[in-house]
Amino acid sequence: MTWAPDGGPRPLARTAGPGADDEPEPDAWPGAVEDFGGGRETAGLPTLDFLRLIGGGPRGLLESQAEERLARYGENVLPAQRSVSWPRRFLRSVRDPFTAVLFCLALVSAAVTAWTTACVIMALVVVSCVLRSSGEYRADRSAAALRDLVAATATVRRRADAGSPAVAREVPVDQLVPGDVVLLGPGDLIPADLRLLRATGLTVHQAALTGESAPVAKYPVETPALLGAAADRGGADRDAWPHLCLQGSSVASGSGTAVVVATGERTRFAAGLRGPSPRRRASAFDRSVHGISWSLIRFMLLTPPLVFLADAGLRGRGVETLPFAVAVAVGLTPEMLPVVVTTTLARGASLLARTSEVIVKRLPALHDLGAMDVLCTDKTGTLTQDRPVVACHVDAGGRDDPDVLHWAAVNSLWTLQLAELPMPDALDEALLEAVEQRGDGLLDHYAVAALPFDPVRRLATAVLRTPGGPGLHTLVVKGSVEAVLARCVKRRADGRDGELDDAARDELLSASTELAEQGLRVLAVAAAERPAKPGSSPYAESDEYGLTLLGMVGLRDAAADTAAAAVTALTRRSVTVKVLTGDHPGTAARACRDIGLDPGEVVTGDTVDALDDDALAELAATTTVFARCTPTHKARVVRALRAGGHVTGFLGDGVNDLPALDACDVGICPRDATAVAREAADVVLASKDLTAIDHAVVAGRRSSANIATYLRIALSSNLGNVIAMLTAALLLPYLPMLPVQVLVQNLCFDAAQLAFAYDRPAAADLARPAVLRPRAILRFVTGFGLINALADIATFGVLALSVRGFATGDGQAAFQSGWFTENLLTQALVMVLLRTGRGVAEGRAPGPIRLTTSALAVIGILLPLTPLAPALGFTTLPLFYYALLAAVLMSYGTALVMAKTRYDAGPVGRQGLAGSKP
Ligand SMILES: Nc1ncnc2c1ncn2[C@@H]1O[C@H](COP(=O)(O)OP(=O)(O)OP(=O)(O)O)[C@@H](O)[C@H]1O
Ligand SMILES: [Mg+2]
Repeated sequence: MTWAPDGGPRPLARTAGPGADDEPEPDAWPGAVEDFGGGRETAGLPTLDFLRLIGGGPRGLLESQAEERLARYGENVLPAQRSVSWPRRFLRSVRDPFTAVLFCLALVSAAVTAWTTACVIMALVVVSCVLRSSGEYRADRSAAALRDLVAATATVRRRADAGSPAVAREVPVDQLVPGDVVLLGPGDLIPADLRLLRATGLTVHQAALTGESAPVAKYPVETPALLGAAADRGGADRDAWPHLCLQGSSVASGSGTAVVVATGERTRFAAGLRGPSPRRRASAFDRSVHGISWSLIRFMLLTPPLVFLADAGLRGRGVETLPFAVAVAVGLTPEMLPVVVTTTLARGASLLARTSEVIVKRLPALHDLGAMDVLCTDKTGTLTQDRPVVACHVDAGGRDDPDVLHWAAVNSLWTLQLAELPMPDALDEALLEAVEQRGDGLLDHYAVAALPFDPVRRLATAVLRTPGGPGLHTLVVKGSVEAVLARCVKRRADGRDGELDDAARDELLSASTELAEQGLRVLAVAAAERPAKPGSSPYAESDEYGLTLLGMVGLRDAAADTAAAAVTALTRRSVTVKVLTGDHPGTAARACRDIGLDPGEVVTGDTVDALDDDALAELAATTTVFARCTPTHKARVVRALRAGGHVTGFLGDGVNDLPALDACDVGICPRDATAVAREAADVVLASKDLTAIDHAVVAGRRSSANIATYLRIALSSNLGNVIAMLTAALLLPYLPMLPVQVLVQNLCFDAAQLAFAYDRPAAADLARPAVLRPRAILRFVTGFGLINALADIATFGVLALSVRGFATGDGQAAFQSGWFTENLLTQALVMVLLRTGRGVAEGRAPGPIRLTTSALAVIGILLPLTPLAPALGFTTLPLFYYALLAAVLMSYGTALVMAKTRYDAGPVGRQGLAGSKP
């Protein structure tokens, strides 16, 4: 493959004939997109025929053609990304387990013709589904708006009109059309289904399509036999074909130029999406919130049969108690949990976006941020600015030598040029800039091939025609010192080549360590001259051998301005920061020290390889810096930390961070991260300021604390009520509450508790990782549920004193009214007193909570007095009852405050409202 800087002969310019003029009219072309998925298979066509069919050329579409095609084929959007219609959204919320249980209970009620109960339960179902789906709609809409801020773009080559030259420009991915020519570089998402025209060292991750985690090599195919085989196989295993890159995959290394074959829902990926969606790994959110939900549901399903059996066995009642048993189960259900969770997280996320420019792409990730206790981060581009500047260049003897810089820059120039990277690498740019400043000419060399940088090999190679040496090629290799030295047999010092024995190797390694410890990123440069390979056999990794080490270049990359502040803030919040980098251990350690993080003993990728998962989990817990990590090492360390019980976040910006971003609980990336990193991350930091992570952590903890408050208060009062209900049902000759009353009361509680989405948790709850621990919540619920039940039983005493006919059916309505009033008042009291994590008196409740608690109290007192009362089976009560009730409430309030103070001082309470990690 030859290339000239002026854009001279390129293989495709030669082979791909159809130019601007003979491109068919859009209407005339047979629409390869339709054909691609079904009937005619275009993948088996030779490139030329294919381009003709699709009506494109290597120089790209005209802007006007692109516009027409966009109108004809629609935006390049996956069906899953389209907004969901209202009815579907509603149906989806019906699928929620709590709603499903309520639904079943309604059916049971209907089966025994308890129509009122069934209707009220259905009303509950509808209310919670409407609230939930509207909450989710709002959350989705704002999340989509936020996502647009960081939307992916693709580099396409297009022309203004037939006579203009092709210009590469960024367009939003949804504007791509079939026939567009796109340029690909490391970290790019494959934006549609593509067919390669050119490729240099291109490998892609296609785990999303095939589950295969190792990157796969991709290259254009012209051999008729291979193409014929592709055509014969029809549409099967298209992802295995080397000349097709399919949407859903991403570039791991190398670069390429490709034509769009199919967009939007016609892509192979979209076809796959129509099946069941791939399951995401269980995150911290799934483990805690879902865990709690499911244990509650089991409990709820047990309740009706138990109540029914107890009633039948002890009181001899029959099937008429079934609606009551059902109502009790409904009373126990925190059916607003999904609504509270959605509202809390959505509010937290939108606030975070407004105040700190942090974009939460997946709502549960906000909870996971709050729960995170370890944050792993890469170094370059995250903790450092990724604006390297050349600081020194030495030969293999340690002497200053500008030649080393020169060869490093020649390598950079040609790997960048030949690979046509849409985004040049910062290290390469720094080398080119340094050479430019010296006024050194680089274009007297002529390259024939390049193997671009690959984070696993840690090498980049350019192959040049040796000047004045016909038939000779010069390989120029640069990369990490270890990787380059391993391929060298000689070294050049003072302009003379010498042997590279073990002693010299050790010397060079320690020289590189010395540079690294000064905080420099170190590149080794080597070269070899050898007979040119014939054009038919391309250069490959196996040609990187027998090199002569020319020397090393040191580059300084300053720490990011806010990195130190961010590390300090996270440490104060009990989040441990660990660094996982592909760089030299010395450079990594120094970078850590520069931002105030003690690196301790640095562990390298080789050590990671030697350990099994358990040993790695142990080591990872105590290690701060892992250096010389490949992408796989990073992911293994993250998985080991998670296996060790840590909720682990990962902050990274590059292709080499992708597996780790996929493996962690919550993936974070800076805004200028590569497209894949942005796609894989759950959270995007839109501002340069790394301390925004701290704000995000606080927002996450605030949401978790509010969810915990809701759970604790809702569950403890529900439990208290159920205990009291069962006690009364067994003692009294009538039902202590009519099913409809239980449900009305439940509706009032639900509405009031929604206000917890707007709560302000105590400062202490924000100081530690907030993991919702089912056991801590259960202990709280049992303790405070019992106190609540005691208050109810005391109320029964009060009612016995003040209601005539208490022990017979005559007192039924008065008993039920009295208890209803007490229940709503105690609920209001609990909401005020048990709200904050620390100290009952701490902080005034925010507006919504004050409003709903007052409303509860007013309804509790007034409802039995309104015209609605007879319909609900209520009646008026003697004043004497209210006087006694006041005394009960006073004692209950005092008991709550005392119990709360004791609880807060106890071992469980000290761990905070949400309960920090054990
Ligand atoms: N463009 C390049 N050409 C040749 N070698 C490179 C190039 N970029 C990086 N290297 C070498 O490869 C090593 C690993 O780089 P890699 O990009 O995997 O990690 P990193 O960017 O240093 O660290 P991090 O993982 O923290 O982002 C570097 O230390 C350097 O020696
Ligand atoms: Mg990086």
